[in-house]
Amino acid sequence: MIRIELKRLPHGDGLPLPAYASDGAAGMDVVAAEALTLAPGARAAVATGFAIAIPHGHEVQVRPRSGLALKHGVTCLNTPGTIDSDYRGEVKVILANLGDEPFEIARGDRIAQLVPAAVLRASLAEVETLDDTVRGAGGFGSTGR
Ligand SMILES: O=c1ccn([C@H]2C[C@H](O)[C@@H](COP(=O)(O)OP(=O)(O)OP(=O)(O)O)O2)c(=O)[nH]1
Ligand SMILES: [Mg+2]
Repeated sequence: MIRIELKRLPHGDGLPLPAYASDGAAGMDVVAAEALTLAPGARAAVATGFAIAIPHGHEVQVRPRSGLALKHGVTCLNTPGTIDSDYRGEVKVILANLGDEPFEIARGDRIAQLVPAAVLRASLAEVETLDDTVRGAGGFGSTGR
């Protein structure tokens, strides 16, 4: 459990805060703070009505809901979206409609889920040669189907 501070923005008034839908849920469902219609092929940054302060060393991932993806072709375009620990702006959900029908979102609809995660940072060491491996440069299906 980490503690994430959340500030409700004026247009988030009256909305449910992100919440776990079941005891074992990995993600907190987040609702739209605005109504909109996503035409087929369209994308939008959907308001959530809140900003957060994530403890240093952590991030929050914005992930799609599988039901919206399977039933309507609606997903987070940049999945998993990254909320940086130093970001203080409004959390937005970048939704894309990959389906064939317009998708209507009402204010208060659950549109995505938030998953906090620990972040490992790295320092890069530039070298002239990398160690040999059996795989070498093979990738992108090199081991077969
Ligand atoms: O789904 C998302 C993804 C990002 N953000 C916000 C929080 C994040 O900290 C910031 C920057 O995101 P990212 O680093 O993915 O985007 P960028 O294109 O690299 O923008 P920047 O140059 O501001 O880092 O935008 C969201 O609200 N929702
Ligand atoms: Mg960035």
